[in-house]
Amino acid sequence: MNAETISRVAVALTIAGSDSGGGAGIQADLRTFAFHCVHGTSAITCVTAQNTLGVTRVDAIPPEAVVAQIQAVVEDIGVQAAKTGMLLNQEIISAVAQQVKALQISNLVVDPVMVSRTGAQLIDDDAVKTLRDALIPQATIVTPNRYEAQILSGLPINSLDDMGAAAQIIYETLGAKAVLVKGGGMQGNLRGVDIWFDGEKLEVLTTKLVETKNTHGTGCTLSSAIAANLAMGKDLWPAVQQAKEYVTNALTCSINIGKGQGPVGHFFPLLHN
Ligand SMILES: Nc1ncnc2c1ncn2[C@@H]1O[C@H](COP(=O)(O)OP(=O)(O)OP(=O)(O)O)[C@@H](O)[C@H]1O
Ligand SMILES: Cc1ncc(CO)c(N)n1
Repeated sequence: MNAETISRVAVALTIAGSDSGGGAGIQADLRTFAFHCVHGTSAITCVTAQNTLGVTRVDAIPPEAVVAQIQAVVEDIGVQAAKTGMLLNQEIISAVAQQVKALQISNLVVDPVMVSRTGAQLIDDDAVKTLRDALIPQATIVTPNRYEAQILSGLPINSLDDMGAAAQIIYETLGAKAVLVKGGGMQGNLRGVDIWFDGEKLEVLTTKLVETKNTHGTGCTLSSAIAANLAMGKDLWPAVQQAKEYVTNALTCSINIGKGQGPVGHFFPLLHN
């Protein structure tokens, strides 16, 4: 039997941290790419010892090693979209921002991972400044959660109006082409409601609230699904709407493992076909 090869496949790159528990980070990103039939490539920025209860240790990868991974992928394989996740420190963020510019990576989704939904700080303080000044301005879309949007906008966020105001401030001050403020960390009927702003349209993006404690990796899954859709050539707004559907489906088949917050599942096409 002749082997069949596939040469016309979309390629996406994730620049992010490893989650040993497999729910977030690189592991979630590559899984999301695969379920979109997009070939996933990676540049690992840090290694976390992590499970459903939290992070117990983080080791940084040297910035030069992060750069080498990005160059190896882009210069040979080429990517149609990329996403950034946990970048950990100022040196790594600065190196990544330089590579994005030098290699002219377009379709860049920046998930500005700084604070987890449980409120735990995931990157150093001085890294936030470099994220704002060097990386977010190059983003096609930036996807902060409630706490990250508070840091980036300087506004306390307690209502839908606050989310909208923060999205506008982030758009106007930081220069990303679009902003999606995610509502997984909001209370009551705002939980799971996101706000989009692209300089023209302020839209409420909502599907349905999924009652589950297993929400680990929602943010990584959403930003990777956006990147996968962009890699396949979709326009930004449909890419975001379809990614929101994807993450909602993933929440509906989340995985009850570990003693804490389990991960979202990606098996719904297999479970529901
Ligand atoms: N219980 C839920 N029901 C429906 N949608 C949800 C729920 N929790 C989170 N979401 C959605 O998941 C996406 C990710 O948002 P969230 O605020 O959880 O990001 P995050 O804090 O970056 O995630 P992570 O836990 O990976 O750090 C958003 O579209 C959000 O609305
Ligand atoms: C490695 C990694 N990236 C991102 C997040 C945010 O969910 C996490 N918990 N761990």
